[in-house]
Amino acid sequence: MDKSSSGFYNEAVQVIVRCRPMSQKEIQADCVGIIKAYPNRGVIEVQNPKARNENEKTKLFTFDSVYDWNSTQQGLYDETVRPLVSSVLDGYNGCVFAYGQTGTGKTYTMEGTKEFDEGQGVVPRAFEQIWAHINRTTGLEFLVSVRYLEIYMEEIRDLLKIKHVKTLELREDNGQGVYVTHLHSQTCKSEADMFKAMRIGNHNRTTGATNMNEHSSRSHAIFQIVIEMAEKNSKSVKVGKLNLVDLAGSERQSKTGATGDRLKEATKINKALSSLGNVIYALAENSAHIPYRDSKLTRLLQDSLGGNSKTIMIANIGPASMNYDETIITLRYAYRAKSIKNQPIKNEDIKNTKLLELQQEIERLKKLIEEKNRGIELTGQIEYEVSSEDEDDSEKEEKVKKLELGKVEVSELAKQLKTLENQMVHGGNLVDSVKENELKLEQQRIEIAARKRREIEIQQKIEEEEENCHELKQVFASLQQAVDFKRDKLKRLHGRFQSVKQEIKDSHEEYVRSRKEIEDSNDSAAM
Ligand SMILES: Nc1ncnc2c1ncn2[C@@H]1O[C@H](COP(=O)(O)OP(=O)(O)OP(=O)(O)O)[C@@H](O)[C@H]1O
Repeated sequence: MDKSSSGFYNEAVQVIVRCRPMSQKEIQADCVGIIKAYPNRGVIEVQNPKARNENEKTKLFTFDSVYDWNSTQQGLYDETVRPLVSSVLDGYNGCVFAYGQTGTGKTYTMEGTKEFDEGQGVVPRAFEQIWAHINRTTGLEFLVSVRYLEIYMEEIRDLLKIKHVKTLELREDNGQGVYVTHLHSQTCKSEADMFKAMRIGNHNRTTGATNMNEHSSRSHAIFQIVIEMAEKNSKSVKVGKLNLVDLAGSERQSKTGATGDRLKEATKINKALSSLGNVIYALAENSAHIPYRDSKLTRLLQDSLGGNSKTIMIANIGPASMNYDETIITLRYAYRAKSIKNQPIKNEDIKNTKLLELQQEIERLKKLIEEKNRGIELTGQIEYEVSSEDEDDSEKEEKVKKLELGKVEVSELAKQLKTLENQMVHGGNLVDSVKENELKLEQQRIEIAARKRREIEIQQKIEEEEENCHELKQVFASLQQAVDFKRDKLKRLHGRFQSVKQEIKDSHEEYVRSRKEIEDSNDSAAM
């Protein structure tokens, strides 16, 4: 982390790459594997199956961490996402988004295959971490809510309330950033409530079969968790927000052979992803204008890319030679995203929160009930003391009625109070010994993750330094030896220069090709 000119701390977007195993289809088609991953160095090596010369043979990319087909869901979560969710629970905004070609494992990484075993992806594991934290935190009150939306054909849909009557629109606000109006916010009181919301939303999400993936996500989906936390009767609240994003995959019309509605969907998906690419590019280049407004997706991710958030981008790729071009495009975007700097600020001492409103309303109702009860007691007592023979029946009846009415009012207020209190969660309902063990385990996991990150960083630095030091360490016995050494170095540098030149040429060709493809699919979709 370094300090920016505005005085806030800069934190780079963390970029990790995950390569899935060969699919059955790819194995049957005798596809060749072209990926080598070096998890200890954070390096991905891609072999070019169409290489025409030595310079084109392999490409190396370095990331914060890389995961191959042997990686586990738990390993990936513990090492990368767990520390981010810890920050969210400390009042930061966080975002995890999966990016990549269709069928490369974005949904597998985000949701996983099953809810309750090793197959669990990032989303259910984040639920588990959040609720484990709440359940062992004493002295705090929490208000937890979730929202779930998808962007389908450039329209925002509420996945928790599909029959929405009001139009959902994007708005911007200084405190809240970019948000969607009228989006349903579901209060959750447990992990089970969150799972329920996720299941409802997933059921409502638009998916369909394509040539590349039988259950392809046809929309970009954002699951947002908002955690408000405060001490009882406190005047300020901390707010953590977590965006979990599963993007639709990019796909080539030429490969998918999409027509009709599938083609229209693909055109919109590719357009939004290309806007995302442009935003990443502009941010990486430090451009004066960042084109967030080009799509709803980029507007919604505005805070996550270049704003107030800690962000992890998971770039998913496949291992097969036939996807070489798409793999390279994904890796290039991911590589650029590494230089995006965010300015995460802890959301503490926040005044206009639902939790604060709720706490104040609860206090008001409690006082009101107390006053009413005192009134009832007093009326009852006076009636008992002054009640006399000469008081007529209608007066007595009137008083009894008043008393009864007061009691009904109090019971109504008590009901209201219970409903409000029920929305909040009081932390720390675990037995102390369990709490302690869990806390230890959590700290250990975070320490291991930090150690692993440090190891990769050190390894990357060592490799850089080795290159520089090699020359300094050399003691030459003769002038000829020195000349030979320099010639070798020149050869190496020339090779590297050629491969950078090739990379620029490839990028340009790729740019021209994808522009043409977008234009072609726009034309076909318009027909
Ligand atoms: N790391 C992995 N290990 C095992 N299987 C995987 C892995 N990643 C993906 N798969 C499998 O590959 C297939 C495609 O994955 P998935 O649906 O997650 O892709 P996607 O990127 O979300 O695709 P789309 O963009 O079309 O929605 C699925 O059958 C999934 O189970």
